[in-house]
Amino acid sequence: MRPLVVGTRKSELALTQTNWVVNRLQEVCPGLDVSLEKIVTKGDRILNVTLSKVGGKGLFVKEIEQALLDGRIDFAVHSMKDMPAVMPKGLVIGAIPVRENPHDCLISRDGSTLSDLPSGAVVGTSSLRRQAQILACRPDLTVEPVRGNLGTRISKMKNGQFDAIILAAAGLSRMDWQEKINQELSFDQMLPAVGQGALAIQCREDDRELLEALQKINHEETARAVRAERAFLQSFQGGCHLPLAGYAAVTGERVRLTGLVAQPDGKKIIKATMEGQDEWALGKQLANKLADEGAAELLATVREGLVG
Ligand SMILES: NCc1[nH]cc(CCC(=O)O)c1CC(=O)O
Repeated sequence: MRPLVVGTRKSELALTQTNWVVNRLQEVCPGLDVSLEKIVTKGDRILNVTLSKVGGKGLFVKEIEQALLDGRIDFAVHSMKDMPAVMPKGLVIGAIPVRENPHDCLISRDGSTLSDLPSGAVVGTSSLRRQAQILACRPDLTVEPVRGNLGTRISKMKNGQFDAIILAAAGLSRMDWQEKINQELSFDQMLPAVGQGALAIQCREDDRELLEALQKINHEETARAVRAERAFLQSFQGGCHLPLAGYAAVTGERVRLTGLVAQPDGKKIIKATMEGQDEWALGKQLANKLADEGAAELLATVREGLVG
């Protein structure tokens, strides 16, 4: 295998994820030479605005995709949940490695769980998906936006700006910060973002040599689950800025997918679970079912709010 260049964002989490993938690749291709090219994305530059207000999909991936298309890098490691549903022409996801913990979790200043936070407590999250589900269980809490990388968010809570924050367990596990978690939220309390906990390794679609190597670190169960979740996401032209969640579990041949679309205030949640064998068809079927129950109109109202 020729020497490779991997593109990565320069946040600690991005670097940790990239190094993890490089190590997996070097296990299956001994002696492989990989150098790191750090890339700053629009999502990294916009720090003080709620991401959902900035709008636009793929804030963390566009510059990296351009570097791939230009041949400046050979592959890139993304958090699957930051990937837009549609891939630019010429690029593919060459592998989806085994998924990390897909749950969301609560980190609180005084060790409280979601049910014992006092009424009026302030929870930091910029995700409409998390906001809606928190308010659905605890309408007496206040949700406020928080931005920045994992370490920054945790410091903001410790400084007293928030009583608690919600983060993906996967990011914390990868950073080896599991001990900071006060409560892992159940899927009933908090259905994760589509692709949460999974990584996407992106490369050029004509890079045969690399695609062959990437196959060796692909995890088929994770890939099937993510395919079902992303089929669901794609139906709503969704992105991580919409109050939409999806999680699939694979058991043998069967895939069980739960999807959710919510009103940001948590007063309306449309949710359903379906099972099937063809993951793409399953994602589409579930999206149709939720659309019949009013999900498309609900999201249209949310989108109008975001533009205005
Ligand atoms: N929204 C940004 C983002 N993208 C991926 C992760 C965590 C890792 C993952 O979900 O795979 C995070 C942080 C978070 O949501 O807490």
